[in-house]
Amino acid sequence: MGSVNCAGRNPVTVLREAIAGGVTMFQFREKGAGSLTGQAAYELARELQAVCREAGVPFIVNDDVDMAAVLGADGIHVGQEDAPAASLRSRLGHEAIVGVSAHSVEEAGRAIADGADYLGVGPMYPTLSKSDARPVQGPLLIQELRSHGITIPLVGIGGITPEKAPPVLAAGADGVSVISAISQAEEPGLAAAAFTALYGRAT
Ligand SMILES: Cc1ncc(COP(=O)(O)OP(=O)(O)O)c(N)n1
Ligand SMILES: Cc1ncsc1CCOP(=O)(O)O
Ligand SMILES: [Mg+2]
Repeated sequence: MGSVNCAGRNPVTVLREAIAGGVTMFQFREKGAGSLTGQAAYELARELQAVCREAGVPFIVNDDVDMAAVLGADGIHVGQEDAPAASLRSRLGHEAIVGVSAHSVEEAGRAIADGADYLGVGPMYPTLSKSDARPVQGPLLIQELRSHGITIPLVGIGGITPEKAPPVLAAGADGVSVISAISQAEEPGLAAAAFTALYGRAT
């Protein structure tokens, strides 16, 4: 989530509420039309990192390896067009959480060989939060990855709402990665809680 995803509200407030609702990991993704750059992006990242620290929630940076290194982020998320996952640990330290986007069994296999800790798999459903999103894959892709023996944590992403999350979890995902359904909700805390309520429930 970044500043452009918060329906004009302060991202710090939105994140605080989302964490109160049960969000367990946060990714700073300052991207898209109107997003902050340079110093302003760093300032926001630092504020959001402080909120995460206070709550004991891992703070992950999307794409920007330099930012992750400068801030001492807990981890980094990279896609197929970003820095190769294999190069990240030497840059960010052995403890860093490394997430990689995967859209096929082949990409997943490569990411795991490169040392990924988890895979972001999607888009599960149509999304308005990523203008260059790949074609919708649906929960079937997660099932396919599991059927190929992939056991590392998988999170579904893309257009996921509390109503659409159960098939993603039933397909074998460990969790869901969500932007708009929480950040643009009237009450981000309640929206996050609606997701939290799904975990541990038989699907
Ligand atoms: C958890 C998670 N999964 C997938 C993505 C998408 O990454 P990427 O394909 O590099 O696209 P951008 O987010 O960089 O536009 C993600 N960010 N997080
Ligand atoms: C970053 C990203 N990668 C694939 S879909 C997506 C956007 C997810 O946002 P939303 O939850 O609002 O659909
Ligand atoms: Mg990326």
